[in-house]
Amino acid sequence: MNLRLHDTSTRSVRDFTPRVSGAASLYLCGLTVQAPPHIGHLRGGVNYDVLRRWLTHHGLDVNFVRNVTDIDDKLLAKALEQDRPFWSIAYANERLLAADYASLGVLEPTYEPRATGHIPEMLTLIAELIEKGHAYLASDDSGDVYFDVRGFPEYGALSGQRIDHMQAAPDGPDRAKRDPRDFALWKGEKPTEPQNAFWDTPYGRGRPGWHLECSAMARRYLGDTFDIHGGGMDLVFPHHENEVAQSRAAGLGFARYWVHIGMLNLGGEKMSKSLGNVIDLTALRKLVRPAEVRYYLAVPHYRSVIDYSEAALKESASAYRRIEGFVRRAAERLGADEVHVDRGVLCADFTAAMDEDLNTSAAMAAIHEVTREGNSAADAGNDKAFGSAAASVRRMMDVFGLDPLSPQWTETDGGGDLRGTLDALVAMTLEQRQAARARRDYATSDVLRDQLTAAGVQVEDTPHGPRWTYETQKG
Ligand SMILES: Nc1ncnc2c1ncn2[C@@H]1O[C@H](COP(=O)(O)OP(=O)(O)OP(=O)(O)O)[C@@H](O)[C@H]1O
Ligand SMILES: [Zn+2]
Repeated sequence: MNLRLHDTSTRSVRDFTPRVSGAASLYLCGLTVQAPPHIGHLRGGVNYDVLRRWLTHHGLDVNFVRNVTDIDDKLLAKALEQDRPFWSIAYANERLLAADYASLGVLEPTYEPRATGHIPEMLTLIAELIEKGHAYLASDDSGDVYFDVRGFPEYGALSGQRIDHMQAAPDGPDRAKRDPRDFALWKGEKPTEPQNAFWDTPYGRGRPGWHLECSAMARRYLGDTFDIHGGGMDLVFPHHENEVAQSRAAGLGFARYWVHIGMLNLGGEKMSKSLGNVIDLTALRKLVRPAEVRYYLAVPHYRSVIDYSEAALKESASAYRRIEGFVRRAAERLGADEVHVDRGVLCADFTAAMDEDLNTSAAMAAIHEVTREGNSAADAGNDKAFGSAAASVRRMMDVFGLDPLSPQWTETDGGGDLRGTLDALVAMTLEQRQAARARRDYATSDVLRDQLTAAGVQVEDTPHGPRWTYETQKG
């Protein structure tokens, strides 16, 4: 395998060699489900889905764990605000997230653990850290347990910072800690927080700190050492710095590579629930189809910043439609078997780009190039080259989770049976239009065409007869 990946911990692009030959283990920090997801959250899910598909393409058996943070400061604050149990807010948002991922074709993870289901694993880790002298009970009577950052010399290595330059951790008062930067592993019960959010422990009643949750869940499902840990770049510090500190101080190898995803910004700032500058998938679906949203999120390199704009979204949609139109035309003219995804080969430029730190934009440029060649072959009547280009394009698009003819897209985009019905109705109308033209009744022919346009059907006359596409502008 020639795959290379950027590793945040070394700040360099390194050869990826899995810990266990033939397998790969991945952990992605999932959402804190305090509110419905926005498209910034979905970007990470889509980018990791492409990584996972590429690892699978390399023949690796991928164990992909993406957690759900269903207890955390922000969620408890929301519960008080809404006078609703924290778990009902968490569950409702978790379901919205699952629906969004499904509509974008994000494969389900191998497992999706919820933090609240792993309190025993978290308590075990705390006990190990206390035992090894890396954690201590707060000196006030809060019941908090802190990680001792000065007792762990590697602290700051992941984010490339020196302890003295770091800000204090916001958990608990400085007077209760050995160092203001010490962060909470466990938070003692507070009378101001919802009373259904605490567990009994040897340190009193309390709840977990966010960082501890991921260390415990990654260990439970991926083992002491695993291949790739990821999340957005905003999580490098403090979240991932703290995760790695907890796990390594406990004697675990933890992540071998750290793969971080660039932010999706709106108005020059991170799209964020906390800032309120969010756009969700429902809003985008009024402008373009889910496959086009996926294209928009998946094509820019995963470490680049995406500055959301409607114009760029629409450009992505047109780029996707060029590929989709090409593949559909090939399937219509040559038959589905001739352009079967399994017959396709990945072109060398595509593979080289994907292997070089998942250069998805270069890989997509290679797909467009094959599309152009395929279109020229079609115009020249070279059906063999047309068919093999189309199969190739399908196979490469499949790595992106974007094969236009996969049931994911044909069955959801006005799709499946419905698409067949629509096709039959459009064909009938076009026959009437042809008949009108044959009897030189151009007024009727124009009316029929205008009616199709008004219904969102674009008709193009080609040497092989009329072709149509559906406009999905829902307004
Ligand atoms: N605007 C964004 N662009 C890309 N990734 C994001 C964005 N916002 C959050 N993420 C990623 O989504 C995942 C879940 O994040 P989490 O629920 O902690 O969100 P958050 O940062 O608290 O969101 P918010 O700031 O909207 O409250 C993390 O991997 C995080 O890095
Ligand atoms: Zn995490």
